[in-house]
Amino acid sequence: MRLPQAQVALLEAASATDAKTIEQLADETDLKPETVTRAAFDLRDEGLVAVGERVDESATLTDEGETYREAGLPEVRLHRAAREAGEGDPVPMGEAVGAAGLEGPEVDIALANYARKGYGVVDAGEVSANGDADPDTDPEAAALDALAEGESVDDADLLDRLESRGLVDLDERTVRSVTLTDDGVTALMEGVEAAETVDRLTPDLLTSGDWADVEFAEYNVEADAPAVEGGHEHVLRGMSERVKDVLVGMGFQEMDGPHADADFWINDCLFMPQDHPARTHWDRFALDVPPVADLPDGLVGRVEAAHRDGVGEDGDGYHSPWSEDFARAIALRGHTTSLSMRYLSGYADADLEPPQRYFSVQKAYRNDTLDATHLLEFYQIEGWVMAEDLSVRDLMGTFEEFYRQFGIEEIRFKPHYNPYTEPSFELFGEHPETGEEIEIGNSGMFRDEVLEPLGIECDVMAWGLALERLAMLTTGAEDIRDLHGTLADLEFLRNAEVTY
Ligand SMILES: N[C@@H](Cc1ccccc1)C(=O)O
Repeated sequence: MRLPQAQVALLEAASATDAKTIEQLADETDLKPETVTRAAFDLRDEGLVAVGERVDESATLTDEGETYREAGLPEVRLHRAAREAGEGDPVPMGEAVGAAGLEGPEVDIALANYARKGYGVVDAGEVSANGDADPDTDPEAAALDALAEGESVDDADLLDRLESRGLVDLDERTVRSVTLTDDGVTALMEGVEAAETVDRLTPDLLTSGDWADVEFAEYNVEADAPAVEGGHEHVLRGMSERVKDVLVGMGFQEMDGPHADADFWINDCLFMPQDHPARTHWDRFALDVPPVADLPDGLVGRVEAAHRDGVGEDGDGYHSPWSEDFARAIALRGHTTSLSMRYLSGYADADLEPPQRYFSVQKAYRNDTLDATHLLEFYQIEGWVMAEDLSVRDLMGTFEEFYRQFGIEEIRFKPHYNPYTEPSFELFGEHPETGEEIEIGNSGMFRDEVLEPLGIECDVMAWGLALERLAMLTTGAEDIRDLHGTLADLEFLRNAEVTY
């Protein structure tokens, strides 16, 4: 019998009595595991080998599991402490927690598992310990010990519980093994020869005419192959493209402009007083570069006048210092509303006549503290509509229409304050996993102190929405740091999809 080389090697390495795993056979034949798998399936189809499959579960301790293995599970420590301190009587919670040496989240963990394991009850601020319970035989603790020693734990429920407590990681792997069938043994005894097989048709084979004589390898689409993690569009990029499509569909044009910009565009045009806390180094990333030289002259004067004296007949300014040098200093923009100012002033584009709709989806930079909902760099979905007689209803309706395109039907509005809009409100959406209301944007109608210096006589409604927060609502991500930055969750990014 003539067979492809890999199949011959596998037949010769396999045994009729002793099931060998793909890994073992790969070792013995010096072939790649995926080549052995493919050969095994081909031989199985010929009836020469049998392929057995089992699913191996491996369990390894997480860091938290390791910590509790050494220090004791929190509930076990609480039981021991309550038993020793109370000698049969309930003990005040603080005392038991202190004696058990529980800290921070360990206290909640101890309480969450205490009654479940029959260690006693926690009632009215007191902990009582059940004298019959024996924490020394705690099955979860015993399982942690066994796993750490490299022993296996067979109780699937127990393993699931430890996994849901975050104390072990469970992993499943299909292990295949190969044995020779009677036909396989017969074939070997009669003799098998290696035939050269070809797995792709080349120009050489065609021109030489050899293609007519060679044996072609068959494809087996079921054979195991290593997973290939190819390049992939980032979920935020997908989200941002989708947002742009939606806004273009709603009749908006896109704005563009510098990430590092003069404070004039970032703050002064927005009637942000120069002594506003957001303008100090606490919130702002100042850049040590020469100031901006080319600000539009007339506009600078009108903005300064608005800050000093306000606008209109009963206008009132801030009566605080205003300096042109301060306005010319360059920083990373803390919001992309700087682009709106450039466009509304006609500086970035031609003088605009109403109605107009503009948007951008670009980065903003803030000296915030990193946490589950804050990044130092994030994407803002900026936008504005310029038209006669706009009202807050128009603004709310625009958001409802926008978010509906992402399956978000329920948004809430909360009154808010911005120095540049009146009225202003923040937007909230419900997180699909945690049910928490999270802030997703800020908006309002630009006030006269902003519009008049820009030479705009009609209404302008505007907003800044957070792209990452929108992504949290649509993907269910619970921590913004999973999405981008050094702590990004690669597994999540490989699998997350932009849905709409
Ligand atoms: N600049 C605001 C968003 C906003 C833009 C325009 C008008 C009102 C609010 C922010 O970053 O939160």
